[in-house]
Amino acid sequence: MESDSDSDCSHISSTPPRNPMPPPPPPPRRPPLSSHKPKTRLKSSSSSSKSQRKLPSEPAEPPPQPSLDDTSLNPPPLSTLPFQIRCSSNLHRPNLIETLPAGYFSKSTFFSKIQRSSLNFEPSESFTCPPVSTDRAPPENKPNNVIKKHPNLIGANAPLPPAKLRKCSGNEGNFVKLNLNHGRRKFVNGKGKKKSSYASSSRGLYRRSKRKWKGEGDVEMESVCDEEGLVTEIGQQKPKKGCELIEEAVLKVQNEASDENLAGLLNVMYGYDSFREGQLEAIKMVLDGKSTMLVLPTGAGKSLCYQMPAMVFSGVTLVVSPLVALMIDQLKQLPPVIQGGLLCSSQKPQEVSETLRLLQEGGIKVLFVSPERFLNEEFLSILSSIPISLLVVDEAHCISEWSHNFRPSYTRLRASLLCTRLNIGCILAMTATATATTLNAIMSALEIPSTNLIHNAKLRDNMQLSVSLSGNRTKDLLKLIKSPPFAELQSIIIYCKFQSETDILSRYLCDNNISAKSYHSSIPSKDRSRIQELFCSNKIRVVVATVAFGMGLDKRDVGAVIHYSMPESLEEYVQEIGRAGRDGRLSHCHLFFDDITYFKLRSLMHSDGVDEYAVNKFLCDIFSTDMKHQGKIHAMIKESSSRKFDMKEEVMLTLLTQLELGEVQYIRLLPQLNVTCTLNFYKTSPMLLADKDIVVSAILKKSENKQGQYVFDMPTVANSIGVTTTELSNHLYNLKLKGEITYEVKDPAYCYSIVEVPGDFCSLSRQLTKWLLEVECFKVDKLDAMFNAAIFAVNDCEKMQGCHGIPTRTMFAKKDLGLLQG
Ligand SMILES: Nc1ncnc2c1ncn2[C@@H]1O[C@H](COP(=O)(O)OP(=O)(O)OP(=O)(O)O)[C@@H](O)[C@H]1O
Repeated sequence: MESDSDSDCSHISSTPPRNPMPPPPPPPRRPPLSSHKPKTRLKSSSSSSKSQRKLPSEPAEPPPQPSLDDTSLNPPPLSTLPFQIRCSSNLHRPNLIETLPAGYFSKSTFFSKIQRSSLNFEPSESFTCPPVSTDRAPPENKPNNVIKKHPNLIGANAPLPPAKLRKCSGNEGNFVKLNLNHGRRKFVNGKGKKKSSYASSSRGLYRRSKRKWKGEGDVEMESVCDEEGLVTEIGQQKPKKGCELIEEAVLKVQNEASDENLAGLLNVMYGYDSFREGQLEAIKMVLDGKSTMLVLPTGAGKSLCYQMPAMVFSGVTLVVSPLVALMIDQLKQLPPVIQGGLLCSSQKPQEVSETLRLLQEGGIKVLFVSPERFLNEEFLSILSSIPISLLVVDEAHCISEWSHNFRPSYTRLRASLLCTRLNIGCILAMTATATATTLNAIMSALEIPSTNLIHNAKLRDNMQLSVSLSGNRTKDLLKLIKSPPFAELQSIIIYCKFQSETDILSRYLCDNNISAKSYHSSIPSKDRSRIQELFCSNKIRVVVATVAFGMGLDKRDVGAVIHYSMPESLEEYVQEIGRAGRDGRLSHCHLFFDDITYFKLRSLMHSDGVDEYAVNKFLCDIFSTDMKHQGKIHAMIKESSSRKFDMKEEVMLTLLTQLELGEVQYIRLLPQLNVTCTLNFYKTSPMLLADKDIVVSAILKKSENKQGQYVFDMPTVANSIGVTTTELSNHLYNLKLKGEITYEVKDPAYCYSIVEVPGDFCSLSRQLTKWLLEVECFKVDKLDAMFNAAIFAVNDCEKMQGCHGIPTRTMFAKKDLGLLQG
């Protein structure tokens, strides 16, 4: 089955620029797009991956651990880092510092304000509150019925500000539980009786999620949330009056996209009175058909910038997302009037074809897909036959090898493919965290003119950031959580680096009467979903997680994000704290750091590297095939190959992607697949079935019979009859539905076909290795930048307080309490 990038991102690498200086601005857009051949770049992520592998809780050989002021390691000076750090002149928060991304300094006040703190949380300390909003009241669009107590506070049940029509988009806990294998599909209309037209044509495969809401006409409605087919059709359940209002507002915008008309549409679609910063500008650009780069902070409302145009455009809006969890969340967040669909790896072939059918019939307005989907020829040819008005690249920083979150499959998203092959005229790239270099890379890949950049990446004002150097993080963490204001917060996320840490820490917190659960990618996905569900419904107070948790989580009332382990880059830090305070209320983000963790992470990064010999071996393996097999499907089983070449899976994928998209196209990547199939025949005897079925006949020839079971390699069978692996998978699935066979597949693999064999293996491996090494070094630079930022915050604060030499914890107790309680 085709694989989507739904991993926990723990493999993700950060890859700062080869050249520390910001590169020149991206070239202006060159019409026509089809004639433009994009520049080829080497892309990789050395650190990334061993993708699904557990990170060891202890490095094999910890490096020597110098003291914090040891300069022998020469961490890069702050001025050369991708971020600049300076003291804030913010009068309200004299102890804050701000960091700005290199490049766009004049344009933005991007990045964090870090308050230095240490831990001494004696409850008896008195303090004065800083002037940051203390009532945790929503800053914008605050309705008259002001909330007295934040629901994130224990015992508080105050509702969130009403958002008229948004209610029915299912924000209860902001969690969609998708059970892809169970349930009955049932489309129910507003009264819960009559089936809708296209629902009735579908098989019973949907889980229903009932939610009552009151629309404009005060009609109590039931909203339906599907699961298996992942297609929402909630629009038919809305009250007629609301529907008419929206139609009217859409028509007005179609006639004239004026501020007034757009504000009208915003109001009837979402119930919001005004746009947030950057939203209106972005929507207008997109409606004007201009490809746009949008940088807004986490939780700033980027989704609305494609949802509204999607309503106005006649064609489909395609949204590319890096994680299935994120797509599911975004699908769920669509306003009721927008029909949404999703294609992901966990769907059955039947569900995929159902979604594609709906897409072709115009039954889907917004379709969420993974970048891997663009490897699928069938998908591409369907896409090229339907009108796509807008392509949205969410988390667009994943395109760039210089971002903290590079994903090789995102490199496929180039204007050349999107515009020439799919005839997409307008692209909206969105991110919350990108350095100038990353922005440059995104805009140049997607051919977004430099004039079409909307950049407002400053952190939300409602986040109070604090940092402490800790000698005993576990004890300090407990103190922190048991002290105000953390003690009063209902929802807290604690980020750790290692899976083992999350398990140990959650147990420790439970032992200390704090309800906590650990969350990481090795926990079965069903249990992970359950944990997220419990957290979103406030049944668990604390989630102790690796980076696997958070993306796609729009729980509005997360009151605190605590970093138990230092993030690997400032961008990662900003991304993760972005989970806090999405309801606009005061939230608290605390970072613990220590030199031991820093050096441990540094050491692990270096151990991730690959050498030329391994790359050479890898290349030889790929091209070892006989030339007569050129054009045939080949597979590289991820796990065994990773061991064989001592390479992380993500590095292997990076190399494969480079071999396809580099200057010379050596291979063509195909959808990923579980390649080993074990099959049993049921109804008809194998020989009889083989007489009428060419696939079965090929299976009998190419398989090994193991105790009555037929074991075969999918690519081998597909090659023997000249079909694609997707076609083979679909055929097997249909035989299974007919009751003829049962089968299981295993061994996820990268699949490719050979286009050209390289002439000089040695120089190619040398070139690739050099580049991978650069990536590794820059990843370390990013870690250094993060560490330096934390150190700087601590030192700077001490100077500002005039407290050098005084035991930190005691000295800053008052300040910490004051600031944290703020
Ligand atoms: N104009 C607005 N007024 C009030 N609330 C808004 C407005 N626009 C968006 N929101 C709300 O802000 C919240 C965050 O929006 P959204 O999920 O789109 O953020 P985001 O920028 O995509 O964040 P992230 O980068 O973390 O995914 C949502 O609950 C959304 O309904």
